[in-house]
Amino acid sequence: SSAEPALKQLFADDFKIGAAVNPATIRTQDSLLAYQFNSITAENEMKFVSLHPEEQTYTFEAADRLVEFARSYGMAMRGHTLVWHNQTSDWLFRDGQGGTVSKDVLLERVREHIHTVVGRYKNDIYAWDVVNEAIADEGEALLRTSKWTEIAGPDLIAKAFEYAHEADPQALLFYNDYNESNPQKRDKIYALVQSLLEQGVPIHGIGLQAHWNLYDPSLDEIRAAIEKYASLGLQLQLTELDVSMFRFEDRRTDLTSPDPAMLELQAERYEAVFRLLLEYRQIISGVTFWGAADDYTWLDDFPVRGRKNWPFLFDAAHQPKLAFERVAALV
Ligand SMILES: Oc1ccccc1CN[C@@H]1C=C[C@@H](O)[C@H](O)[C@H]1O
Repeated sequence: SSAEPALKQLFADDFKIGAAVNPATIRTQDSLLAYQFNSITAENEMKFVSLHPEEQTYTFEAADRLVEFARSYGMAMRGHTLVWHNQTSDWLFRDGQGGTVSKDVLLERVREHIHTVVGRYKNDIYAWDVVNEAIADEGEALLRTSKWTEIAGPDLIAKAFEYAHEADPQALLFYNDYNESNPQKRDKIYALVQSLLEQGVPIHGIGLQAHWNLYDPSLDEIRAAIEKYASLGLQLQLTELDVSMFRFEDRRTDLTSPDPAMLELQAERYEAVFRLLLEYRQIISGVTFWGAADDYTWLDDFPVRGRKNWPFLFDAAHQPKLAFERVAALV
């Protein structure tokens, strides 16, 4: 509604305020998106499998609709994502004889994908999540094992950034990951990005997905992660912010609406997080939520399918929650 201030105005001197959208939510959330946000990210429509289902087939219609939505409102747009172990087409890793493709062929295919996609949107998309979630969560290994790394090895990551830079020298290129404030994973992400910088790879930022909850990560862990990544001299963005009402391990399914204590805790959490983000406003260039309002969140199906969640600043009727009031009062 036009009563309360808009996030994009409150933080106009600090960082872009974004939301992940899809073809349904640009309809159902249209006026909230237009009023509150100045950046969008396609929730699924620019992932490899969505754009490039067969080697000779690109399907751009849905992505184009989201690009048009951003353009119509003068919003910036982030590209998500070029290289990821999830939601990637199976054909990419297959040779013609039912076996596994060679490293050289895989690199040529991914180069062609990146040039086609980044080239198509070079006037619409200012930043890309070039590589998403390549770091291993557990154990000593730096990189998670995936078809990508099995076939092409670790230098696939540097290649992906080089291909994206060839395709659009103006685009800001990000490495993006989750659990980014966990100390062990933080240090691995740092090591990967440091090595890319040492190789002269064109990388401009680190995306902290920021899939957080009422309880963790702690503010100290978030601050330590921002400090550590900032020491590399790159810009940072929160790329998929939501504050789940449940810890990751909590699989309860008994709630049909958030209880008042949860909403108060969430308001305190968002206030503390945004106070911290404002402290690092020189380094943080964008804060994107992975959705916009509680009527739709990917958390309604993750980690528990069909379990409602209420992770945003706006409720299911797109009205500001207590958390919004606390954040708005910071500036
Ligand atoms: O928080 C997680 C826990 C385990 C795996 C992945 C993630 C986050 N993974 C994100 C979530 C939703 C997808 O739409 C995004 O593309 C992906 O980057």
